[in-house]
Amino acid sequence: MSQVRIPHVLTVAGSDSGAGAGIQADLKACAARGVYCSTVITAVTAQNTVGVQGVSIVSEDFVGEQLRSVLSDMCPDVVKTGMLPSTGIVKILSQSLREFPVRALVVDPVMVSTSGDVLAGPSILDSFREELLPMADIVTPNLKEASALLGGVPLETVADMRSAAKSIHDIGPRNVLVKGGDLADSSDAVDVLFDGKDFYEFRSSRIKTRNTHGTGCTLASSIAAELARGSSLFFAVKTAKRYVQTALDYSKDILIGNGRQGPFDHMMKLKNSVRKFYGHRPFDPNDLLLYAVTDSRMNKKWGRSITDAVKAALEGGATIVQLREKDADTRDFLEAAKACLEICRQHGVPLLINDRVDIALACDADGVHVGQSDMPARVVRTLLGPDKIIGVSCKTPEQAHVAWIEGADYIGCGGVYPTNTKENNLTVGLDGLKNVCLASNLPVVAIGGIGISNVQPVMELGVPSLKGVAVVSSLFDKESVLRETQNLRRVLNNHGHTNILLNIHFYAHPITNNTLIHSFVVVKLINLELAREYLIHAA
Ligand SMILES: Nc1ncnc2c1ncn2[C@@H]1O[C@H](COP(=O)(O)OP(=O)(O)O)[C@@H](O)[C@H]1O
Ligand SMILES: Cc1ncc(COP(=O)(O)O)c(N)n1
Ligand SMILES: [Mg+2]
Repeated sequence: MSQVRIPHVLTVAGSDSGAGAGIQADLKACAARGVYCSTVITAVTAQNTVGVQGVSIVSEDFVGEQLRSVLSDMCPDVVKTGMLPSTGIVKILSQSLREFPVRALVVDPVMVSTSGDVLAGPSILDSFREELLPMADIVTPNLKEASALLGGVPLETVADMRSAAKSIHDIGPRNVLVKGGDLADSSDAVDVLFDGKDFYEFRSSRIKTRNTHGTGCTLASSIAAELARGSSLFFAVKTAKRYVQTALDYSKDILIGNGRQGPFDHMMKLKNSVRKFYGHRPFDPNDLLLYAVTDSRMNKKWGRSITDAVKAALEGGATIVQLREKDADTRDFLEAAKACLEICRQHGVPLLINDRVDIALACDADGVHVGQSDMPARVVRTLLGPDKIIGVSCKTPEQAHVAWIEGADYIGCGGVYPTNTKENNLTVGLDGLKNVCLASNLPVVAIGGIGISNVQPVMELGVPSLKGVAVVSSLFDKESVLRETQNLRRVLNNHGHTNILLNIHFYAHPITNNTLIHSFVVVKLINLELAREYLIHAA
């Protein structure tokens, strides 16, 4: 098997115990950007969202030993430096880089933390200027650091940033990026790049957030990561800045720590773990019992909004909802999906989106339903991650098998009866449905022309994997969605007098959050002995 060489950044920096900045930010930024990151630690700081409480500097000999270990064996493409707390450490670093040259050197001249605590004193300035900057491909000072490198000149405007970039360039680095995160009275976050010839301004809107601890470290290590991947310097800066902005925007409302400046989420995943799922529970196949699928044409015909249709279906007892909007504009569809999601969450019912993975991702729906000519379930699973619900329409046992292998949660099988909701749709009939159910490793919901008048034969197929019916016209092509849903739900509840005890649901009530309230109990078979026993246990 041929092996793949992985782009690699070595960061030489300090540890931040709060993990927002320093080595920890570098590791997370490189991981988020798909680049391997090794770490040489120059200092250990006791640090949190309030400030820096302590610093313990690693001896220059031991920094040298770490550098030799990594550089002599692991061949990083790019070295990025952060906190370098002593002149001895700067010296050993520049010696090591002469002995083991790398493709690029990114220097973030960290001196003072954003909280105002000193991480490297002014005595470091000479060795920065003499030893490190002349070797650097890019140096990335913030306003205070740029000012310090130039002996204390005040920097207050973008024009000041330009002239500072030019003066720092004279010290020897090939490129200078003066960062304007702390530029007062600026509605944009402006950074100025000077390459010795031209100036470039990188602008993004300024995100209103307390969570900016570690932006400088992250920007520098992201630039290093892009360079390691082979980008030009200009595109490395552009991509890195875009990444920082996106991560800040995602993280603007997260709360970690009680201090003035919090960390942000490099992976943009932390909010997943506290999301409000429907009823705070994983997918339950019994949710498929009464599966309501919306249809934009029917809503238009009856003059109701999609949210009103969904609300009525939920009040009538739908146990899962799918939005199927074949001809809506994307923007309208997204707004409707967000509104429906809120209503579904209030009822503790999952909301799925038909076909449109982008809409599901954008509104954070509970899942997606795809057909045989839509995106393959395997790809949908990669995009949505392991937690979301994926359903696949299948007409044959073979298709059901593939859906299972590819990570689907349930199968939609039909058309059971002829229907005009879907054009050119092959009817598989009750026999086709039964075949799929018997072969399927996944729960199945039957679909296609099903309504109150013909649901009985479907549920009486008596195959355990068949969990419910999906309905469109018989709920939504009617005067009262509420009444039709209630009636169908009643039939489904009463169905089956001979089976085993199938469906006892205990729902965590969405309003009271963690208190488990038995908000409803569906007893779908009445083997009285078993049912009584179960209820006694549950109570
Ligand atoms: N509130 C913000 N919104 C958007 N970008 C920001 C914000 N604060 C900082 N940045 C960006 O983050 C990067 C780091 O800048 P800065 O905060 O000035 O550096 P440092 O963290 O070293 O003080 C820069 O690209 C800057 O423009
Ligand atoms: C160990 C260490 N290194 C660097 C910084 C700079 O943080 P910022 O990126 O917010 O300027 C820090 N606070 N701690
Ligand atoms: Mg900052």
